[in-house]
Amino acid sequence: MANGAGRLDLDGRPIKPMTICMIGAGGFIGSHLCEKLMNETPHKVLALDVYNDKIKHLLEPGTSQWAERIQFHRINIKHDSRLEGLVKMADLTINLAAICTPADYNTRPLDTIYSNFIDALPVVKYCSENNKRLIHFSTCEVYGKTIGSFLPKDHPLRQDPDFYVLKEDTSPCIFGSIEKQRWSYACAKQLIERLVYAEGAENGLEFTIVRPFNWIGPRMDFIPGIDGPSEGVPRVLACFSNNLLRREPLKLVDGGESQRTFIYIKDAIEAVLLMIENPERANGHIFNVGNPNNEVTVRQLAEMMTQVYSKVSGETAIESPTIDVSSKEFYGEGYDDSDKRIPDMTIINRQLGWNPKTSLWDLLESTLTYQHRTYAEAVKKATSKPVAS
Ligand SMILES: NC(=O)c1ccc[n+]([C@@H]2O[C@H](COP(=O)([O-])OP(=O)(O)OC[C@H]3O[C@@H](n4cnc5c(N)ncnc54)[C@H](O)[C@@H]3O)[C@@H](O)[C@H]2O)c1
Ligand SMILES: O=C(O)[C@H]1O[C@H](OP(=O)(O)OP(=O)(O)OC[C@H]2O[C@@H](n3ccc(=O)[nH]c3=O)[C@H](O)[C@@H]2O)[C@H](O)[C@@H](O)[C@@H]1O
Repeated sequence: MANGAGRLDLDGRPIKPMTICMIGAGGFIGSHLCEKLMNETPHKVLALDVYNDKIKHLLEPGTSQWAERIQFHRINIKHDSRLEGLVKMADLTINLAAICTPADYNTRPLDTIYSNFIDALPVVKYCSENNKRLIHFSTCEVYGKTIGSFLPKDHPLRQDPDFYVLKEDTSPCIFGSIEKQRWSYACAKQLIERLVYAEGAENGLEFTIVRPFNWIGPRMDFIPGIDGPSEGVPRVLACFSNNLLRREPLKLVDGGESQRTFIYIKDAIEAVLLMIENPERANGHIFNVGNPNNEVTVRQLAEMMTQVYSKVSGETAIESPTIDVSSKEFYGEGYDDSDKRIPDMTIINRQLGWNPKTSLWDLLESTLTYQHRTYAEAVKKATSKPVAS
């Protein structure tokens, strides 16, 4: 329905238009959420970020029919006194801002901890003091390792879901030792979750915490040397896309044995919209948002991406499509990994009736079609440039 007039919430009540202060709106998730809000709802968005490249198409005055409903504010929330005023102007604040790329966790642990904990503190405080609702983005990494990972490899209990399924209200958070700085991110996210929860318990803050499980799709991160630094290491979707575009082997860290469940960004954004528009069902909850049906090892992901990319690009795969690298070589000292991430869906199902829809093959097909269309020419140009002697 255009602009969402006459839309009802899950309990059949009309949804009132609201103003949303979205921090980190220029990132991967933010760009998809802004698009959804503009296309399908009447809500207004105050979009805060240091970058806006990924939402430029929503901001260009001539072309955008929603110029009235989205306003970009170039703000670094570390030090900008306009933040409190913008939180006050909105009915709801959504905080997405964070350093959230594993290559940063152990190489820039201080920035990671500051970004995920210290910089989020004023946002929580302003929401609490001004009685504003907050949707805070955490991560599935707060669960850390599964209990089953501590059992011997062939132990039968490893097959028991109680030893690996991750549940918001019962699973423990299991991190490695302090010198494994990979966990600086998860630990900072866990502490900010605890703070938000405590503001709810002691001061009545209306909050929802989202734990995304590997959301992937178009506009995720960057392709090194094209729209990001040549030496940069993005998340796995962009790393593997980069390798495929350049016809180089995909690098499997420590054998590619870790397991992940990947969810299509568009399915996940549906869940966030339900949270936004059903506060009575979402407030006070922590939600896993993932697709338990899309589990693969990283090696299987590499194999599937190679097949899908051949299909969408029409190019045959290279002879040795993958290569093993050690985590020390790839990420540096202090890297560790989550072994397996299966989200339990009971709470989000009960509260919001939401389920993911898109299979891994289908989401890779649409995502890699986008990657090929967006980057193939630029990569070709960059790689055919003569090397300066
Ligand atoms: N993508 C996923 O699957 C995933 C998984 C788990 C958690 N998350 C969480 O979701 C959130 C968004 O993730 P994303 O994938 O969109 O990441 P992203 O890096 O694409 O987006 C984050 C955005 O926040 C902005 N930002 C960072 N620090 C800022 C500051 N000080 N002031 C203003 N803007 C700032 C960045 O410029 C960026 O545009 C993060 O909190 C992340 O931890 C994402
Ligand atoms: O997306 C999520 O839910 C969360 O997980 C990610 O963490 P992770 O899944 O480890 O990050 P990726 O970079 O996507 O890596 C996934 C796996 O692929 C491996 N990998 C990555 C890149 C590569 O080129 N090769 C490779 O084998 C990594 O070692 C890891 O085991 C990030 O921490 C966050 O974006 C987020 O909090």
